[in-house]
Amino acid sequence: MRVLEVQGLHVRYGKRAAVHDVSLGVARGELLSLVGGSGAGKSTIAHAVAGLVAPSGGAILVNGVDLLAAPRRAQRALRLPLQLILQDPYSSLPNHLRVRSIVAEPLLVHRLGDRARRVAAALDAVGLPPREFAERYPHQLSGGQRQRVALARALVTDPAVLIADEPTAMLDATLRAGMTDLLKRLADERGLAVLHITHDLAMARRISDRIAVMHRGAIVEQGPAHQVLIAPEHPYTHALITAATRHQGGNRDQVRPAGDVPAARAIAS
Ligand SMILES: Nc1ncnc2c1ncn2[C@@H]1O[C@H](COP(=O)(O)OP(=O)(O)OP(=O)(O)O)[C@@H](O)[C@H]1O
Repeated sequence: MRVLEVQGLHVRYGKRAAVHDVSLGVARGELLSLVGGSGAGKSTIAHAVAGLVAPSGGAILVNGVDLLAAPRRAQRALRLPLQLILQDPYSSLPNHLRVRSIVAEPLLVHRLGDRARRVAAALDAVGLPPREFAERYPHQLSGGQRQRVALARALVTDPAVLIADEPTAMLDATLRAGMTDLLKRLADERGLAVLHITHDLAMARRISDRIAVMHRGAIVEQGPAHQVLIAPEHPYTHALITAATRHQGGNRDQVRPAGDVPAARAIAS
């Protein structure tokens, strides 16, 4: 069963439809990348799943339970298996709190105990040794370390689903691969279901099991990463691959899946 299942989701901002009839799902241990250009509606999906915007239609199932059909009061507890990290590690961490208090926040919200142990385990999981980092304030951290603190805060409740909305957008190029590889490792090693939002197809190629391509509020294509990148069916996916290829200096192998380079060459030639 998929831990997160979005069915026929519609979201409007006033009269404007931002997300139209979107269905997607993520299973345990799977990393799905939602890719698309600016304004496609990717963040709106993340925000709807996290309860930050109210959908106008559809269903969001977590472990088979429809969040939108549940009474408002029950929704917070039903969202416990879901955590979200956002793109900006500068605005997402409260500057006046130490790392250990920031990471512990969700435990307070959900009234969960065993805080010191859970905080230390979460910091370890993101590669920030607690002895070195627990007492620091955000201004004593680099951008990459801040994003790891945000990730530790998301992991501290031991969620089943992590939604990562452009988690590397504000990081410099040298730190991006480390962050996305960490997401992949969390999916592989902890069985986390990861919904990874990005406009970077080369990054999606690196870590995704499946890819969903979004354009103008709708998903135009989704499937195994391999299939979507080697044999794209929708013209918009073709256009994204071409644009990413140009960005990579014309090397299609940077965008195509690593395991099937000969097939990619055959198609490209
Ligand atoms: N709070 C809001 N009020 C009104 N319109 C909004 C709001 N948030 C997003 N939109 C609009 O909804 C559409 C989808 O935006 P969204 O941020 O979901 O796209 P995105 O694919 O995440 O883009 P980006 O990669 O630039 O973040 C856009 O046209 C955007 O302008």
